[in-house]
Amino acid sequence: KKANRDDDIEESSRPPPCDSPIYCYGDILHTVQTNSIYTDSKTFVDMKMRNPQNKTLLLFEEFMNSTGHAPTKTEIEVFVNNTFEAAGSEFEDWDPSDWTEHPKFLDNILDPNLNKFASSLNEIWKLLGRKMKDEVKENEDLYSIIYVPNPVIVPGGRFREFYYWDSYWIVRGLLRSEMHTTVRGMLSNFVSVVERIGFIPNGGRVYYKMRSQPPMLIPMVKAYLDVTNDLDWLTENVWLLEKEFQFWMNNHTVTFEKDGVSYTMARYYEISSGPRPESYREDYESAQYFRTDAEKNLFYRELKAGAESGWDFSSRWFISESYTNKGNLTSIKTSHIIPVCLNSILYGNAVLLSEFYTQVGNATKAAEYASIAEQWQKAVTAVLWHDEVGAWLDYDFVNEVKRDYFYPTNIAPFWTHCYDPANRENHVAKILKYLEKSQIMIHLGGIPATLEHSGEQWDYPNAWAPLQWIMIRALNNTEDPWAQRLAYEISQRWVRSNWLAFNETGYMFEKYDATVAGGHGGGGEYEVQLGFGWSNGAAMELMYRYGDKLTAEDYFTPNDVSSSAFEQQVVVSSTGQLLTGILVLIISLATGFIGMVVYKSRNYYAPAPSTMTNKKGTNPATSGSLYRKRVAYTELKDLNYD
Ligand SMILES: OC[C@H]1O[C@H](O[C@H]2O[C@H](CO)[C@@H](O)[C@H](O)[C@H]2O)[C@H](O)[C@@H](O)[C@@H]1O
Repeated sequence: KKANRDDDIEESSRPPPCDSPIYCYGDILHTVQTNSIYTDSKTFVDMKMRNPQNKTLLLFEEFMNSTGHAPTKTEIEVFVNNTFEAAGSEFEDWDPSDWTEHPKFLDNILDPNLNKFASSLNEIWKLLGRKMKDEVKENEDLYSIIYVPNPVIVPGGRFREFYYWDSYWIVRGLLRSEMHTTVRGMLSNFVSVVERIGFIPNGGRVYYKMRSQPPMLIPMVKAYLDVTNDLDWLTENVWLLEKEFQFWMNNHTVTFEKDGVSYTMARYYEISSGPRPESYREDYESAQYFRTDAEKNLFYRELKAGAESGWDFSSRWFISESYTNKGNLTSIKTSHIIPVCLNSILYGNAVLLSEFYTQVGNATKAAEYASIAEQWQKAVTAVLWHDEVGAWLDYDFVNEVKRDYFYPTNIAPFWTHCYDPANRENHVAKILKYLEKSQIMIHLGGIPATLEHSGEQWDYPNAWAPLQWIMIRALNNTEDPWAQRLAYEISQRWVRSNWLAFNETGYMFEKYDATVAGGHGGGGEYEVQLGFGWSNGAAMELMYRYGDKLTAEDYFTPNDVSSSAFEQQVVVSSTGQLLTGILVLIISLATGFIGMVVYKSRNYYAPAPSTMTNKKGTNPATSGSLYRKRVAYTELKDLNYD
């Protein structure tokens, strides 16, 4: 029905996720992954080949012949162990030379518990640093890792390589830790990848080569320049930042009509064939729901587009037969949705490119990008802002339906200033009402990704650092005192929840539980991971910014509550709103209580320290002992009553 350039590509001529017949497609991958040789499908595709690719293929052929093409699981295990080295063998020890024990930002953090916490987070960078062996550069074909010249800070756990959007929050934390050389190296890695591959893949592995992640390179560079003013780096690399921006314009935009007007906007989109190699078994099994190969391949593409969004997976990308967000993974239609966050980020990137070109003295390019930004902002407002709802909403351009569901990203245009300043007051007032109506502040552990309880990891009740960040920065950027107070309250809850979990377990988590302060997240297709890059970076930056106010103590003392952002709003509003405010307050307190009393403590254990060890095999919290402390995980029902 709509322009969808690549939907016409013949299935047989679609490229695989990368050109490796070991790591991206073919019989070895299929046999190892569908036989569940490893609990986590990512393990196999991260292993190094002991022999060149052709010999590995030959050995596999011989192995299959010798087992009558029906090997047992144990035989496959033996084959893999003989033919591949353990995952993670591409790295060598690395101590960042720019690491310091007492970066200045710590002096901003007055609460002694939080100060100690921030200091521990500063320590964790040393455990998350990875440097590739020279041998990787010389024999790249033996590995699935994408070679980069400088060391990187990785998210942690199973995520042993760089991740594109994670790096934004990692970089922000590293800048607080004054690790400017490390950041410069990571940025140089990224632009070298853009030069070689044309864009930044989802992560630093060949199997991510056909998709990206939310385009955060330009904002990363902005954060670096704000601290270092390194114009030499910018002058040398601005053309590669532009190249990355153009990749999104050329490969991720779609043109559609709305109310008789034609718009070109961006979406997440992927065109390769087959399952995600790193989640091959999971995708392959889910695809059995579909009958034809064409349907299966379409499903795989939508999954990969979902992974590109960073929200893998979420009801945010589900489209049911009646065009709602109900359903399960088989309802995924990521590419049909124009997301608020992606389009806001691209607007912000155009503005920054214009600023960068001004800085390096190219007025023509500066004007060109300012004009792109202006057009983009108009499209975001026309298509995604809904005055009657009081928020920006994702848009299903295929079915022509607005996606009226709460996501923290619904206020992303405030984050990147992607709106007409003349509408600021109207937008702020409406957004505050919208957030109040969405009852987001009843959550003591942070803002949930969605209000749907689908079991996917980017759904209720999981709360993620990048989403807290987007909300906090968006509310702050409005310059409205109530919105800013709300931003502070979210920061307080988030940092306190991170601190509580860290205090109890010695770990930082990839995701948290919005319904319980100090609870970590769950769901999705892999165990919750420890480390964790973006959680650390976001918490450090928030502790720095609100260092004079944040406390590790329980926030809900009567005095604090009486000055909460929503109540301040109520004081000057109507009686109806006063009652709503009181109700919200009661629900807040009650939910905290229910959260503690009603949660079903799962038979759930934090992952073993193998996911969070330093290079010597010990972990900071337990000195190498097996840590299996029970951590609370709630199963409160989702908040959508429809
Ligand atoms: O292996 C499954 C998926 O794992 C990644 O996604 C999750 O972790 C990333 C690293 O922290 C994060 O960027 C992403 O938002 C998470 O959902 C990976 O990015 C996916 O592509 C992959 O299929």
